[in-house]
Amino acid sequence: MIYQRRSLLPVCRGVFFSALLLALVFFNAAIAMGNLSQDITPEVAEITETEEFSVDPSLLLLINSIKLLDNSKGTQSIKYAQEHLLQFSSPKSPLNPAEQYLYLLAQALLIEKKTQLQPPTLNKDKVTESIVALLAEAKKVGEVIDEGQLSQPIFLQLHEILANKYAELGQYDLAYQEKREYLIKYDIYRDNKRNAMLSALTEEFSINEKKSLNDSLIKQNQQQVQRVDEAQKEKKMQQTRFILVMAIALAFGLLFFWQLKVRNKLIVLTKTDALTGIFNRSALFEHGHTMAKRFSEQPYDLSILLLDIDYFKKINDVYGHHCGDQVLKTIASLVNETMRTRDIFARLGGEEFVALLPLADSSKAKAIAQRINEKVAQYDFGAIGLKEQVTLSIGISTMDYHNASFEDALHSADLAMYQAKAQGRNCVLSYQNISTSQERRGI
Ligand SMILES: Nc1nc2c(ncn2[C@@H]2O[C@H](COP(=O)(O)OP(=O)(O)OP(=O)(O)O)[C@@H](O)[C@H]2O)c(=O)[nH]1
Repeated sequence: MIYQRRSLLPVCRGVFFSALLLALVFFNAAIAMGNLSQDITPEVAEITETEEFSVDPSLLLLINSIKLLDNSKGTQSIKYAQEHLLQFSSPKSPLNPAEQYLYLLAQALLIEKKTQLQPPTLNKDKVTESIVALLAEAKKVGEVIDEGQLSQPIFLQLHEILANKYAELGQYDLAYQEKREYLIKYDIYRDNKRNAMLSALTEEFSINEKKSLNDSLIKQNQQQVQRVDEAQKEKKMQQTRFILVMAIALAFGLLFFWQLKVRNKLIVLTKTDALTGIFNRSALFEHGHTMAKRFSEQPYDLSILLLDIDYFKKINDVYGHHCGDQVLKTIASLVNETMRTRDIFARLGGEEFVALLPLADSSKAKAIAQRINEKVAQYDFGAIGLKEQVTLSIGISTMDYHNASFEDALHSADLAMYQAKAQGRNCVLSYQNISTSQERRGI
């Protein structure tokens, strides 16, 4: 068995190398036909054109030189490239690895292009070898260059040229390696490019998304501002309406109160004696009837005074009606001062006054009447030009079951007043103190 395995080993090795050789032959044939270079070159050229380099000026000059050589169709562009490259033959400062790499690549391309224009009659392989030497040196320099930079098409073409040159020299395994290296690096470049494009697209998408979000936010904001404006306008209108309604309500309220005031004033006027300002006859009878009714419902002390000015006609005659009016006013005021808040004091007519005294029995009423009499009798009317004293005759009546109507009670007070006049005036007389035979007149 061991013998058999040992005998199979050289056979397998032979098959493997044969297969490798076959592959190399096919690969070489493909390179020779220019199929692979045709497939890849346009793509590389395209990428090279769109590539953006953030490089220093000398590196850019080298790149331009290489591009000039890559695209050269005549001697002119080769001449330009050559002139550019002359600047790097004796540089002021030492070249960095990337510059060295491109400089060597450009030198190789220059020889290549020159050879293409003027093919050498002898030693073609020597020229190819010199190109290979330059590119091999560049490749060595490239060992310290970043992989990402080396995978850029402008750097990458070194492998392709080198593969072609090795193939021209019949070194197919080296050509194959270069081509492989080229493809591996090109894959890296393509992946990097794709990732960069992808991230650019993602960024653009996110920018667009943010823009549209921003637009919609601006729109929302505008709508909100509009809504706030409308709400403020509506609020202002509501305020205006409210103010208007309030103003109208206030006007109506004022009108209502004014009318009420006028009405009350009118009511007061209809109940007031125009000359003296105290209750008039109508108000007197109204209050009298109310008090009498209350008395009939639940009897209580209620007295009536009837006051008459003595010899008033004489005052009018001697001092005139104006003076008479002043006397009437003064007496009304003097008597009103002595009234309690619950009492009613009114002018019955002419020079006659009536006082309704609730919660005053006959003796209390008499005391009030005498106080009034004394007050008026002692008053000095000199201020209104009257030299004589003015006196009153007062009749008193107190309500009882026989004398239950206001008219009856007033009549009784009138009878008593008349008797007071008869007894010489300036005195107070109660109805109880006069005999019925003395009654003579009705009201
Ligand atoms: N100035 C004035 N006089 C009035 C008013 N009302 C009535 N008189 C007068 O009062 C007088 C009343 O006179 P009489 O009824 O005779 O009574 P008297 O002169 O007071 O006599 P005795 O009552 O008997 O003391 C009349 O001359 C009326 O013209 C008034 O409002 N103003």
